[in-house]
Amino acid sequence: MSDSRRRGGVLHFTKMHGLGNDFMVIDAISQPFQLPPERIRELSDRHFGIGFDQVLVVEPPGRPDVDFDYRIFNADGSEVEQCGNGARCFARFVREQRLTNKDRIRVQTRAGVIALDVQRDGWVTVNMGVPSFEPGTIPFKAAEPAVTHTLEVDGHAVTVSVVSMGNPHAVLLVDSLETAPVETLGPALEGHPAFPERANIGFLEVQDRRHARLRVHERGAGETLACGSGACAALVAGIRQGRLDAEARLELRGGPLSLSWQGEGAPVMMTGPTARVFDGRLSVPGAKAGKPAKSARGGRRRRGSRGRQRHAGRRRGEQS
Ligand SMILES: N[C@H](CCC[C@H](N)C(=O)O)C(=O)O
Repeated sequence: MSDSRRRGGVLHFTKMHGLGNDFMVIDAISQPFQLPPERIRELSDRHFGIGFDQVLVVEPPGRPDVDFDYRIFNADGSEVEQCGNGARCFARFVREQRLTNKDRIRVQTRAGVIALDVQRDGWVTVNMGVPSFEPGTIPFKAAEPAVTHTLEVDGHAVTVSVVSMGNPHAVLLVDSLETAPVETLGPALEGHPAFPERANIGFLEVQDRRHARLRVHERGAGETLACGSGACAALVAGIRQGRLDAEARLELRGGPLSLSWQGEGAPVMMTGPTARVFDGRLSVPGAKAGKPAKSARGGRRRRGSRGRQRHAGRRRGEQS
C-alpha cells in the first residue's frame, strides 16, 4: 500500500456510473474511510464538489458467507439499504481493484445479502433479493399489504404500488413520462407521512407487456438518470397490476435495464452495464483512520440490528 495511503490525509476514490446514476466509489479495505454526512453533502454537489448521486463503500465482510460489506450513502448524506445500479458498479470495482477474482460476488448491505454475477464487457447481473409488500417492512403506514394504495397529496388522490427492494419504493403508472409530474409529485411523495423513512418514487409508462419507460425521483438524491432498485420495484408493480410479463426491458433516462421476476417469494434479477469514469484523490485534512462516519440517520447500526433483522428474514430466500 502506497505511503500516501498510510499517512491518511488523502482519500482515493473512483467515479463510476450505471446508466448515468453516478457514484463515488471508495475502497475502505485498503485505506481508512471517514466522511461525515455534511461532507458527503458537500462533495455530492456538481459544481462545488465531485458530483454524484450516491457514495458506495467497500468494506471487509461482516460475516463468513459474504465477500464484502457494501454501504451506500445518498447525496444528502443519509445511509440507505440498497442501490441496484451501485451493486453492478461495486462488482466491477472490486474485480478491477483485485479485491476479488470471483465471478459471483456476495455482498451484505443493510437490507441483507445480494449476489452479483460479473458478465463480459462490464455488464453485471444482480440478484436483488425478494421484494416485500408488508407495510412494516417497507416501511409504509397501511393496515395490510395491497397491490395498490391510495394516498392524498395536496388534496388529490394518488394511486401507488408500494414495494420494498430492501429500500422503500412507491410506483405510479402514468400515460406519458413527458407529462408525468416528477418534479412536483416526486418530492411530495418522497416526504409523505405514509413513508416514515421517506421513499423513492417511480413513474412508470407501460408500452407493452415486455417494454416500459421509467423515471425515478430518488430519496435523498432527487431525480436520477436511472435507479436500479427503482426499476426492480417498477417491474414488480407492473406485474402485480397485470400490465407487464415476468421478463421486461425498462428504459430509463440513462438507458435500458433487463429485469425478471417470477412472482411472490422469488428474487428480482436485474442486468445492466457499468462505466468507470476516472480515479480521484481527495485531500481529507485531519483524516483519522477508522470506521466510516456515523450516518445522517443516527449512526451505524450494529450488525444484526433491527434494520437488518427487519429485512433479514424476508430476504432469506434471495440467494440463488
Ligand atoms: N436513493 C435510494 C438509494 C439509491 C438507489 C438507486 N441509485 C439504485 O440504483 O437502486 C434510497 O434512498 O433508497
